[in-house]
Amino acid sequence: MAANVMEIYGSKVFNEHVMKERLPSATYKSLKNTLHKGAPLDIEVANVVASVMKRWAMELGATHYTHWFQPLTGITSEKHDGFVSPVGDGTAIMEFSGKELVRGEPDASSFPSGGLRATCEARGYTAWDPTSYAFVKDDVLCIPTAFVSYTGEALDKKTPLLRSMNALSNQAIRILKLFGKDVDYVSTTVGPEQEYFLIKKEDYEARQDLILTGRTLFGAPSAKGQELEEHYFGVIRPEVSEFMKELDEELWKLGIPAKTKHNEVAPCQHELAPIFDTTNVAIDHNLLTMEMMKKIAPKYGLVCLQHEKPFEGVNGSGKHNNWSMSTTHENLLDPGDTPMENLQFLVFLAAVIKAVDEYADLLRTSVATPGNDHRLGANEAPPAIISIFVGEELEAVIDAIASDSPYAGPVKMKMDLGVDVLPKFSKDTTDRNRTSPFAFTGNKFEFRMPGSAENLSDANTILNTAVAKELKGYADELEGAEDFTSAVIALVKRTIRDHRRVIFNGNGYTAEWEEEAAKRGLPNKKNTPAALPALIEPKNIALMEEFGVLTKVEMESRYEVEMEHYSKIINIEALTMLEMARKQLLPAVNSYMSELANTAASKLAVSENISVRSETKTLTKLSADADAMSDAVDTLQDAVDASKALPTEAEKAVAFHDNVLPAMDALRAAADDAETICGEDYWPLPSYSKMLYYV
Ligand SMILES: NC(=O)CC[C@H](N)C(=O)O
Repeated sequence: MAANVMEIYGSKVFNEHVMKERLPSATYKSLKNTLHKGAPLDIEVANVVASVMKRWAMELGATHYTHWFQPLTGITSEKHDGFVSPVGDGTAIMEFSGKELVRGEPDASSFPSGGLRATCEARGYTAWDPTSYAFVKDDVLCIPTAFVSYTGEALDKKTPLLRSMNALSNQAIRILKLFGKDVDYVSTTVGPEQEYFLIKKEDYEARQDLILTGRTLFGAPSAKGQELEEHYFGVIRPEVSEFMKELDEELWKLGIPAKTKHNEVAPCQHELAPIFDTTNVAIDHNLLTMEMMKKIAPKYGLVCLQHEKPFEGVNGSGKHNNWSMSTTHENLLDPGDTPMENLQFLVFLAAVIKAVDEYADLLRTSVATPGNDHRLGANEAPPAIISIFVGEELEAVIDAIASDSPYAGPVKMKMDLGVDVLPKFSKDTTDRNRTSPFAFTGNKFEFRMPGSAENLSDANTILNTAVAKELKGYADELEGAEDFTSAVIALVKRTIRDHRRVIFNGNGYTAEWEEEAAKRGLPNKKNTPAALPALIEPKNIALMEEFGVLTKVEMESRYEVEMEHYSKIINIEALTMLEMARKQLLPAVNSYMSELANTAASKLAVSENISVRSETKTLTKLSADADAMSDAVDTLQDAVDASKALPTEAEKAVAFHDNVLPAMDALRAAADDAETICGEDYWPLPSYSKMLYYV
């Protein structure tokens, strides 16, 4: 029976409703000040909150608590501590203090830190992020926290994100003030669309590549791919539908506003999209969503694959980041209805355009992962070139502004840009452009580059900080302006003229665009090792330092961590391929060849006149594949060994990309060809058609 949604929604969350109901009113008031105005939390208040929170969590069955955080692995971490505390007479009480709520000291020395730990103290601590509500999961009270070193360096994904949100808020408040609006805080919001695959558990378990790397490293294409386009929005098959129902319910209990679900383009591919939320909360929720998907799928005989490219030849999975900025009652990327609202919108729009153009290289680093390299630029997701889609109408508006010419919009209104009549345009004519990395969709931007497995913190940290930088420049300029309106128009005009190159409404998948983008001077870093050096570009370090989001040392450490991560992933993939080729695939090919040879020999033993043409043909092809596989195994092993021996993380990553990946491709090509020839009973891996269509 379907759950009573209103009853279960948020039932496992220590949200404002629970706080209001259970906390003494003075405590609730000071906690609200912390939540909404960033005021520091008093330890007395924390003690009261902790005690109430513990009681509430115990009522839901919790016996432990954990500081739930996001180290540089990007995934979440938790270490469970019991509330239980023996009192010395053989009995125990359940304890949880304010100190334990606001601060934890995980022995976190084994997380990646990119050399930060060598220079700083070895241990870090976790600090409560009260703006993301605590929740109960698996009988554990989970407290969302940031993770920092004792000397203050960020060791996680959340700390810089929170800093960037404040940076943007501070500058956006200044701009709004100039428009006569007095606001306390401007939040950035995100609605992350999560794509994923569901395949049968038995198929997953039969493939070492899926188990160890999350993607298929071998596999000849299925006779049927996604060309009939019948999966997208198609009828959801029963076990997947049951999975989705349970997932929704579990997410709703955690206060996660899961809203839409549907089949995606590739066979076995699906998507879940929640309603947008404040960025840090939306990201916490997205990580929980990913965890729940993985946990719930096996109950239905399924496994959830969140890799960006589990199957070659069909679409991969993204995590589109629908981003905006808003006050408690106004979305700043909504064009509005009046000329003055239009003008305010244009200022924020201009800031985003300038930010994306000036920091495209940095933004590109946020989506640079070995998995996402398979997706970007593969004509199924945006290219590696960052450009902005604004839609025809908005483009006409900004072109009119930039060229001082009249704007003839759908309402056929003339405008005189010099004075007080401003362009009037509606927001609903924007169409969608799936090929664009950064698309305006009426009242928000959809950053389509992030991959399905990513933690969206990096992307949003960079986006927020870059936009904060441009808003700061604007505020500095406008605060001193004599005539505000004409100063704003001049500023918008200048921005559009200087950054027009980043706007592109056409098809981002074409070769022409790649050429055109090169002419425009837009960066096009096609793979992770090529993209990551932007993290240590002086202009990008300067940006992060200016807003106190990340220091030079923190940026350098992140660069090291990401480069090392890249090599580690490709290394695991290469070793997995070697093992599968040596232990599974070559023996399979040899068995089948032996069967064929025996058949031919037996036939010839009966009579030399019997044809063995078929056996001979097949044997010849298969033998060539086996030789190619065997040679490719040697080449791949050498490439791995040579890459590992290089002295720096950067050199290793480049070598893994330049030398190991092509060797992997060669091994796969030979093996996939053998798969198409080898007898089905001999091939040890479930085929693409079995995994994607026999469902
Ligand atoms: N329908 C879609 O939006 C497909 C998106 C595509 N799967 C991606 O990786 O981004």
